[in-house]
Amino acid sequence: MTYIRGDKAQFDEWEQFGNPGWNWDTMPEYYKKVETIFPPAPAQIQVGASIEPRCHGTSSELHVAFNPALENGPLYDTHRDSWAVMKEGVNKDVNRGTTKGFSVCPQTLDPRENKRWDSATAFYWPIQSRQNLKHLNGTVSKLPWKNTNAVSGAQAAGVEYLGPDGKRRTAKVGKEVIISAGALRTPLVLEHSGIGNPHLLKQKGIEVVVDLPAVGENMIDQALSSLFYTTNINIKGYTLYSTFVTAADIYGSTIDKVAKDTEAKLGKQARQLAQASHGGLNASALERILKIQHNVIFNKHATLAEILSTAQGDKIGTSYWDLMPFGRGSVHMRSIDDVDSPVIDSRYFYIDFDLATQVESGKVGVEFWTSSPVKKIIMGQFAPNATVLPPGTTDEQWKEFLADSSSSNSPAIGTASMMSRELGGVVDSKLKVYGTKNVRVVDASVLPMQVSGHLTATVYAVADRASDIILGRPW
Ligand SMILES: Cc1cc2nc3c(=O)[nH]c(=O)nc-3n(C[C@H](O)[C@H](O)[C@H](O)COP(=O)(O)OP(=O)(O)OC[C@H]3O[C@@H](n4cnc5c(N)ncnc54)[C@H](O)[C@@H]3O)c2cc1C
Repeated sequence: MTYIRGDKAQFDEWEQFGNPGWNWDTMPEYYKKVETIFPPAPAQIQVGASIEPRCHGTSSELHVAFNPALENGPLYDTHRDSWAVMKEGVNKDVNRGTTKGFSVCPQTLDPRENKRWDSATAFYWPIQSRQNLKHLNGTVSKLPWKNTNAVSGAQAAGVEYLGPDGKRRTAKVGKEVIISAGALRTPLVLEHSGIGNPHLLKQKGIEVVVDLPAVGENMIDQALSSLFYTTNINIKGYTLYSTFVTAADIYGSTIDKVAKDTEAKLGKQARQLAQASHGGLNASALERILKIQHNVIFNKHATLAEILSTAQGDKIGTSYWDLMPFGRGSVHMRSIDDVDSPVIDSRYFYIDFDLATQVESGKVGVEFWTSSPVKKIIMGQFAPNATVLPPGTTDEQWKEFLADSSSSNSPAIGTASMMSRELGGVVDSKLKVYGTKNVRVVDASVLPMQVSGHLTATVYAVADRASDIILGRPW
């Protein structure tokens, strides 16, 4: 998987959401602590792979490297030179806290075996035979409660799950339960256990244990769009070139006006999003959050869009996405009998700025493919073809195309956000679910704001930090 962490400014704002000690000063230690970087080989350096060693770990479980089959023709130079024409320079290490610029993406893999390095390979298989580790297969349905004391916090007695044979079983808990079902499933476990928006829980016939309306709300996904061409060269090697651009890069001379207009609408948009959440989100709290996000985008210049080039055979192109949408979606349980099929409302492009950013990012991509020297290798538009997006496509045509063709980029976060309770948080800064005594969440659902990265890097770092918190180590 692509391994990219994000921008310093985004992590620094986590503190403002009510999470002391969660910022860019403290995160790199955890990124490094879980990582072994394999510096690029000389042949890979020739085709753009580069790192700053000080930003990386050298002796841990997660193996990070550049693909051994990196394309070794002139494609990297062609890309670099065209991005240079568009004033985007080379980023020597996309993982150093600023993603802006053009770079070859590192991945979670072991270059010695050219083997994908997933979470099981890195963290589970090496310790699976430990005597104090027991693995049970099944789908968790809910947490039964030992008590539901509102003052001391509800205490989970165990974890109820459906075994592979379809039988319902309960595993007893000794100390605490850690839910890591991901941003699209963790809210379901909480809701089935009676933690969530009372309005929704009562509707589904679930008894309310903790009144926590934001469970399943605050979902921030990214919508992905693509633009592919046929090329006159035959590309055999692996290509994964990323260009991260800021709002100023995207909006050019109109940036000040765009920033002002966007800020002026945040109050109204927060009210609309809150209304759509059936009481899950509070409008004034959300407005505060959106203003923090606005500041990160327009004043702290975190990158706002990623434009990722890939190629194979005679096809070449870019996928692109708005990294930090203002829209907030939701994921909730479907029914009391169904523990595994969430109702998802992504609310892509619910906010006009999000759609405008996607349009402008698409145009940056078109400008790139039609600039020198890269345009020399382009034969024609492949998907969408030139009938759908003709030269001189209007903004309205762009919007129609994107609304019809975009899909999830799959980095959903925020559905059990680590924020103060008044802002709409579900877990506190120690990842403990509000109103409970012994339930934590450790997965992408706790991330309160999108990062200009690919999420697994950050999920691993947050998980390692969670282990320090759980074990009571200083952090
Ligand atoms: C197609 C695709 C491509 C991606 N590419 C990249 C990439 O290149 N780089 C990158 O960094 N990120 C990538 N991502 C995003 C990344 O995979 C996620 O952000 C990340 O996996 C989130 O981690 P998580 O631990 O929160 O959730 P998950 O990885 O989803 O883990 C949750 C786990 O909980 C299990 N589970 C769910 N519900 C239950 C239940 N009720 N009972 C028991 N178990 C349950 C699931 O089976 C799963 O194993 C990609 C995602 C997708 C879908």
